[in-house]
Amino acid sequence: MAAPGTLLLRPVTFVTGNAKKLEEVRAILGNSVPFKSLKLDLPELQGEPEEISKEKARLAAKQVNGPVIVEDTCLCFNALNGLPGPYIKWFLQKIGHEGLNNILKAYEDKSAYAMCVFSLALGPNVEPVTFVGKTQGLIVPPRGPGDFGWDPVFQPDGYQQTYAEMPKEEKNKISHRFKALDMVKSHFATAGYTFQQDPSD
Ligand SMILES: O=c1[nH]c(=O)c2ncn([C@@H]3O[C@H](COP(=O)(O)OP(=O)(O)OP(=O)(O)O)[C@@H](O)[C@H]3O)c2[nH]1
Ligand SMILES: [Mg+2]
Repeated sequence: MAAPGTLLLRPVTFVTGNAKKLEEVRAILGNSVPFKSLKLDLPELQGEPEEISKEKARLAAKQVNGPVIVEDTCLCFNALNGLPGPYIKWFLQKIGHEGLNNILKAYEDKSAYAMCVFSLALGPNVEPVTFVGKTQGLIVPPRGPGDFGWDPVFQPDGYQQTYAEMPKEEKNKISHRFKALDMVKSHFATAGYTFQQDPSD
């Protein structure tokens, strides 16, 4: 029998279509939160980042029929009141690093922030909770390896290197993803969840 207040769960499934995100989440969480992953590119609602992330979690929880965690990442230009924000994936795909820099040529303010919104849904009919991490920085001409999204054009405040130029361990200590996952870790540390083996494993 579970102790009062303890919630019995199957292991949480991190649902994402993005292998690079998964790599970082694994590196940051280590063994602190047991999870498995499912590669699925979920449809995304338009709107405010937290709502997009929560809706992804609701869809994911229905698909998995169990506890899930998802994340939605935004790159927000202050000169544009937070855009491209959650639409950065499509901006990057269509106009690339150069286009992102060109947009900001119209403005003096090149500051931006990277934001990760994780949503945890304990099951298909449970309202998701969100965990938001932000890292402030500047949009710069691309520097460093181009193997992950907009990392080459984002230079975090206090650093001379872009995310792409930094060693992975360094990015993972200061990133928007790290900050959001730190809250996820605290949540799991205090929530007192007990994990059951997934019968399908
Ligand atoms: O340089 C980067 N450093 C990062 O730390 C980072 N995190 C996400 N991204 C990119 O930003 C868009 C977010 O869109 P997004 O949150 O919808 O992700 P996605 O569709 O790739 O995966 P998912 O939605 O299945 O989880 C996508 O183009 C991602 O590749 C990053 N780029
Ligand atoms: Mg996506």
